[in-house]
Amino acid sequence: MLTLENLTLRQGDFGMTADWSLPAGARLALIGPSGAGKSTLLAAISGFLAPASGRVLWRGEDLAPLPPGKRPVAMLFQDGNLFPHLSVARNVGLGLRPDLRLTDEDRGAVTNALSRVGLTGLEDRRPAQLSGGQQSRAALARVLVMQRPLLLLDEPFSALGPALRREMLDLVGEVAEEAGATLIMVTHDPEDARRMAGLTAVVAEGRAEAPVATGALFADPPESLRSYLG
Ligand SMILES: Nc1ncnc2c1ncn2[C@@H]1O[C@H](COP(=O)(O)OP(=O)(O)OP(=O)(O)O)[C@@H](O)[C@H]1O
Repeated sequence: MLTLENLTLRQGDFGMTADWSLPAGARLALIGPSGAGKSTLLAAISGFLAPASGRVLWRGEDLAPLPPGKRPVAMLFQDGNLFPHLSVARNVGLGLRPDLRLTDEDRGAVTNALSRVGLTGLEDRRPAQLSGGQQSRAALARVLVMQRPLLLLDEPFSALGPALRREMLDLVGEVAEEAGATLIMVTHDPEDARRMAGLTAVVAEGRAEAPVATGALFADPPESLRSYLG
């Protein structure tokens, strides 16, 4: 269970609140207007932004003392964040060891993750020698080897075309389920939320609302979401 307890977040003049829990293994979409605080919320969960007040708890443990690298969290960014000068295998290995001193076991884990995302045979390529979809797969493999129970995605795959994006979202859903991971995904697209997430939280007007069933939310959107959906 992830708990945001009386949370207040601030960035400059911007402020927002959240006060809810998410069951372990759930898949949550965050949706709402630009600048409403979706990325800010992910930053607080991943440890890049300290709360102004309140707490972020995972399985009842306050995460405040833990720096980002020690949190039970892996993030998948919009652009994949691959290092251009490193091979695909080494980019994935970074998820295990930032100094890249990989053991045989680590190398085995990298091989398995690359196989799971369908990149076997491309281990030695540089990111520039991959297609956009393959780069997304490599970034996903790096997240997989980290084996963190909480997976955060900030508008993943937005650079990909619709068909490829759907394919990647399905793959993320599959691997998250296999790993029993809890997933939180920022998206601008109600279709992505429906496809991926049983729960959706609206982020608008200075607040991240409590998660509700995605289907019901879009069937009868609250005012805050209606203006966003247009
Ligand atoms: N480092 C910062 N310093 C000051 N204000 C910031 C900083 N980062 C973000 N903000 C402000 O915080 C607010 C929330 O930004 P955030 O990126 O979380 O929104 P978002 O919902 O993810 O937006 P988008 O959908 O456009 O990505 C915005 O008003 C933004 O200008």
